[in-house]
Amino acid sequence: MSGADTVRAAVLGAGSWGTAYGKVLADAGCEVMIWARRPELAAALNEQRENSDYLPGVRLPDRLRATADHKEALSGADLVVLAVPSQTMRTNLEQWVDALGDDTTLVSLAKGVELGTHKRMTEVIVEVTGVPDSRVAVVSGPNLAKEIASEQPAATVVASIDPARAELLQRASTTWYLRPYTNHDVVGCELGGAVKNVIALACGMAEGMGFGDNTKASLITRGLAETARLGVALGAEPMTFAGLAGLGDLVATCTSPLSRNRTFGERLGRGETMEQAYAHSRQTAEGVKSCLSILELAAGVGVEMPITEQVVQVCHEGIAPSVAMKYLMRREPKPERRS
Ligand SMILES: NC(=O)C1=CN([C@@H]2O[C@H](COP(=O)(O)OP(=O)(O)OC[C@H]3O[C@@H](n4cnc5c(N)ncnc54)[C@H](O)[C@@H]3O)[C@@H](O)[C@H]2O)C=CC1
Ligand SMILES: O=C(CO)COP(=O)(O)O
Repeated sequence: MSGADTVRAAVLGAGSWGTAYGKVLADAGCEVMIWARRPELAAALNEQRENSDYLPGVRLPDRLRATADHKEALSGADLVVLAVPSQTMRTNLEQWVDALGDDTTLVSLAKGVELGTHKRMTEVIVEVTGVPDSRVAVVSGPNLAKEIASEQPAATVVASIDPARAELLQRASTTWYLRPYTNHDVVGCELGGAVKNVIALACGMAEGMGFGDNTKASLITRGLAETARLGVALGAEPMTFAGLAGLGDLVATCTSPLSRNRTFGERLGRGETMEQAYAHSRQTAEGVKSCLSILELAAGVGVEMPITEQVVQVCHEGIAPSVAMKYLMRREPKPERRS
């Protein structure tokens, strides 16, 4: 670590969440260096103390500095926070791996499952960097970047199989507006974060089709059931899905107009094509791609995920949201819980 107790954090990715979480770390007392892909964005962050592309109007703390040089960002970092989209995590990391320190804690903010390999982000991180999984942590919870950046109170989960790393990250990111809880169930926290994006797409579609709260509550609840089913099959603890990284994040994302996934789904529900919905979403809506990898991951362990399946049908097979909804309603009757 740099000074007496000062944690030095590198945040790689200056999008919405990278910038907001960098602000959290700086407000919690860390020295933060954020890496932006574009040198002009890094310069603007330093000079104007604002990320006007992603979080306009939010004043960034003085302890947060920016650079477009990843080596400069990574030099001497105790924490390396990975704030890039899930589908580019592997290629991003391949460019950074040589500059990582020997005992750095690697923290994933990304909520997705890799296409093709079906790997969770911590699995990708371990594979590319070769670090033991005890050095990897995850932040996941109901944390819409804009609300966190405007210092609205919220809680989150910091998960690692190493309790000391989770506690380090907890201390490094506790502020008057963010309360992190530790958790050792990395698998459950990551899956909760990835699948809720898919369910938020479905809720957005319901909203766009003009359906009300009963429909959305039904999708949220049955969405949670299929998330937990997948999680348990992959070794997660069922109670994680009742926590902040499960139900908490699911509710926030499925109900908030700030959610990119829900907004994307809403556009499809209103009859827009995928191209039209993409044209309006400059930022990452992870569920659009992750729905495919999640469904394949589930098929591999024999888990049925009917809502995810219908999101795949709409996003990748050209099925209308109204047809997908009818399909879900006409499925064979079942008990609420399967033994
Ligand atoms: N925005 C939010 O409220 C939250 C987002 N997350 C998750 O955090 C991750 C990052 O999300 P955001 O910061 O919101 O995304 P964003 O779309 O706002 O920013 C993504 C950042 O990654 C950078 N990047 C680096 N290499 C890239 C490449 N090859 N292709 C595309 N972008 C590249 C972009 O320049 C940009 O700075 C996602 O997995 C998201 O699900 C998690 C919690 C909250
Ligand atoms: O993960 C998020 C909130 O916790 C952000 O959701 P969106 O990516 O849908 O905006």
